[in-house]
Amino acid sequence: MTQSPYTPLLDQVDTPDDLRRLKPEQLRQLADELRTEMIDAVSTSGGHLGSGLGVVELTVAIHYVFNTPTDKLVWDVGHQCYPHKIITGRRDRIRTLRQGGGLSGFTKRSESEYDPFGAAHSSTSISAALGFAMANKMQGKAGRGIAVIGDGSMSAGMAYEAMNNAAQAGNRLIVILNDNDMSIAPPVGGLSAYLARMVSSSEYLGIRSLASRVIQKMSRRMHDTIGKAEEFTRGMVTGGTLFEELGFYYVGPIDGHNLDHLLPVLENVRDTSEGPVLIHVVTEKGKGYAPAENSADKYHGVPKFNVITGEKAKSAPSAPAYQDVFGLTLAKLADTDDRICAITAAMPSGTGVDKFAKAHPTRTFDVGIAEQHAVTFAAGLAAEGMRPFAAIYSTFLQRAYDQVVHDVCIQNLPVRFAIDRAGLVGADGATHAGSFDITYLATLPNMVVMAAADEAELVHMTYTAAEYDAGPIAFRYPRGNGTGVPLPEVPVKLEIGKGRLVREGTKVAILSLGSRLTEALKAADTLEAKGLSTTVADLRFAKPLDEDLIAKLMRTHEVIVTVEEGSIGGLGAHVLTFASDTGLTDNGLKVRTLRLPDTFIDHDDPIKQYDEAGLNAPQIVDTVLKALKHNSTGITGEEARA
Ligand SMILES: Cc1ncc(C[n+]2csc(CCOP(=O)(O)OP(=O)(O)O)c2C)c(N)n1
Ligand SMILES: CC(=O)[C@@H](O)[C@H](O)COP(=O)(O)O
Ligand SMILES: [Mg+2]
Repeated sequence: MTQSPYTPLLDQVDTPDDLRRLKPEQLRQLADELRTEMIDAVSTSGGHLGSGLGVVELTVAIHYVFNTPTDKLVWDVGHQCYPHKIITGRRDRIRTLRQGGGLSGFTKRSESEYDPFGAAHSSTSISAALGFAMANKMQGKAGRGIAVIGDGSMSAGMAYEAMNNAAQAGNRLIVILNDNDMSIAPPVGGLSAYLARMVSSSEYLGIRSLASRVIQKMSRRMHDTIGKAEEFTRGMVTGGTLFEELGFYYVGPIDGHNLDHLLPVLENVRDTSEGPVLIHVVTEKGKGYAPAENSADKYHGVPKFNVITGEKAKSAPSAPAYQDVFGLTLAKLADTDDRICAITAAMPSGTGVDKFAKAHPTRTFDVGIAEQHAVTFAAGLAAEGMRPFAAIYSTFLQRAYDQVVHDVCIQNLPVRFAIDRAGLVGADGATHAGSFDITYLATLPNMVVMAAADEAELVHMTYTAAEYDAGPIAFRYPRGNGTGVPLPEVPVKLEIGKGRLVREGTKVAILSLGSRLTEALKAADTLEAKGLSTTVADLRFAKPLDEDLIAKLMRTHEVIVTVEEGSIGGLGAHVLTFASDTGLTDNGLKVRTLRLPDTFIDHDDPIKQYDEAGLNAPQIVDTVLKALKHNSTGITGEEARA
């Protein structure tokens, strides 16, 4: 059937099988429609836009040429997967992206057979694709592993660990390096410079202008012997040595927006490659949407926006963002202390390190997506007398746990950990939630762990950390804006291991750690209205605990409730351990611990997420009332939870 040029092809493509029924010459139109659909969808939901815009043609070409889902397509990070979602059966739900009950903003195995591997943290794709390739090979099944990884994500060591191990996969492993010369911020480091040299070389420009001739030459060579294939990789490209040394056939650089280039190259690789192949594709982040193309961050992550103007929806911020309070405070402290320096792993704006960098560029280090290196680098700086702040999101610090233990804590080095995005984070969902840092840090000898209840506390904690040279110290704070409290003119050095009483009562004591303090105070109001005199303490420290304060409150109150934005094993566990070790719980004291549940909480509005977690004021009140009603002796766990 002949199509009129204006018939929407996207309406005919629900899955890649439909796509593969189209003629190659129809794919340009399909890609344009896909791009328009994606822009429209993200304008209503918000989300990651720039990266997906840059891979529209690549998405179409991969699904057209390869046999997905038998061939396992693994998107690195997964923030660029919206076009992929639209043509893999999820177009009808694409406007639910990142909302409660809606599609995830990343790839997710439970969502689709076309998402063979979930992601959101970077640089896992080559390892996972290699795993798929090897499993299929060993089981005698069809199916390649195809990893699509960005230039920013290629800065992490894990990508090289995987490539170093790839030879055994033979031609079942294909790595597509999507080089848009951008991370969230401009990319940094030697690898980025290497890729830029390859792309900007005159041969590449020549190749672009002589595309059809090159493709002919390529396919001829690809059908040749292995020796000729070697010649192809070397003759055809402008670089690639690094990847060749790691055992890959390097193909590229290729214009990733030109389907006439992409399709034959992918077909050739599919049909003729002898070993693992790395295809270097050059794309533009934000491609095809002028406001994104013309912006500094290429609309990496956006709120809802006006499609015509590109104008982003503004929420009236009542208070400064925590990350900015941190960055500006640190910058100010560094004005008079030249030992202070800041390290970010590719998140300068997200962590507020960009604010520090403006004032102190020579003491700012963006190390790329390399959290492990960031921590050990900070340890080296600390060992030599600097005062390094490693500013890393809670979820990404998970990656550097052994470095925290082995390089920092065992040597008792004064690395300062500024842990942003602590607690639940909303639309990014479970992969980005900062759920575990209290647990994984407060268990470590030598480590001090603080949590800021509001932005003024964050100022004090930043200062306290700067002044603390006795060993490692961490302070955590949530995503988003502060509570609106006035910021202190002069920061206070907090006494290590001492909390504060925010409100004094006699019957119930809520021990809060971090920014649940607002909810704890609301709960106290409700309890007071019910005639239950309530104390609220902001413990400030998960480690060391303010044992004097806790013991005093335990001796004088009937119910103790701990509240924290973290998993089991954190504040509540430490308080209970202290209380039972010292016999404080021996006389029927009712202690309850409110913490994140033992489940992964999906993307949603943070208030709803905290409802689900049972950490909002009404649930704190409920917990107290239940504790007072039940004399917990003799009831089963199930009854107690009911
Ligand atoms: C381990 C880890 N650290 C940091 C991030 C935050 N992050 C998400 S996307 C991104 C940039 C990725 O750049 P690139 O791979 O080039 O993809 P692009 O956005 O350019 O398409 C970063 C730093 C992450 N997802 N995972
Ligand atoms: C994909 C990714 O990891 C980042 O883009 C992340 O979504 C940023 O989160 P924030 O918006 O909290 O900085
Ligand atoms: Mg990139």
